[in-house]
Amino acid sequence: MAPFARVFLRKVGRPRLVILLTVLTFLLSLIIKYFFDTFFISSSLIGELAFIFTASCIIAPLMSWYLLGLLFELDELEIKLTKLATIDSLTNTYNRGYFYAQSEAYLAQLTNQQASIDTAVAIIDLDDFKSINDVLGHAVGDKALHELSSLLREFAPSPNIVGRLGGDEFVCLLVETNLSDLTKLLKSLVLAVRDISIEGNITDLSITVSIGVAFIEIGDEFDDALLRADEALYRVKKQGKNGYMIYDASF
Ligand SMILES: Nc1nc2c(ncn2[C@@H]2O[C@H](COP(=O)(O)OP(=O)(O)OP(=O)(O)O)[C@@H](O)[C@H]2O)c(=O)[nH]1
Repeated sequence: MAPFARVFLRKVGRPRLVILLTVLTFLLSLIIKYFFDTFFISSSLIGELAFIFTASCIIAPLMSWYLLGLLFELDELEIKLTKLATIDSLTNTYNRGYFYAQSEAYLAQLTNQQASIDTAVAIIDLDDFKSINDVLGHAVGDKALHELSSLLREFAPSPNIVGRLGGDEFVCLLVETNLSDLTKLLKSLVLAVRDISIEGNITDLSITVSIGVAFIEIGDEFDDALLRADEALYRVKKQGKNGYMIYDASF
């Protein structure tokens, strides 16, 4: 909708605009009826027809124009609201709530057998992000988050699901995978993150990540797998960061 039309609509308000259009249309109908009655046949059928014609050809388009305008506006709002409710605006990945909902829905439609074999959850945490923020500023920190999320979406395209848990922590549901493919993916992801170069004010910044991974097991709630992935992540951090670990029952 044109900005001036939006401003006008907001200023006048829907109820008043409807009344105004109705009154204007009515007045216009009377003028046309008067015109026909005076200059053609007085009190004629043509005058009545003109009245009906005006009512159907002017009221209907005006009303539908107005209502369609509202519909388009509602549509735009719905798109914006859906985006706000599901996407993390800084990183363009799913927010925590929507990631959970999507992942749980994905797991629910798998048979238990499938879920145990081919689905894993990975938590990816930027290393020493606090120092990046403290030394280079939050803007550079934001760039690092943005770059990392782009890389994650590249490495884990749909039907994999990528989300931001919060802060510098991302999460991926990796579907249709196995130990060998997963290991390859994690190795190349850790290397690719090291290759990211973020433009800073004084010097360019390179980043590293720690990744904890767990396969989904039979009977798991999604949170169970997430906890195991977190346990694996904790171990990577403890062992010096900049790497990955897949959860093992011997932990
Ligand atoms: N720039 C930026 N910083 C954020 C955002 N959200 C959280 N943070 C910061 O991210 C940092 C998270 O640090 P931690 O995960 O606790 O610690 P860390 O320095 O990464 O240490 P390790 O995880 O042990 O490597 C905190 O300093 C938060 O203030 C954000 O949206 N943008």
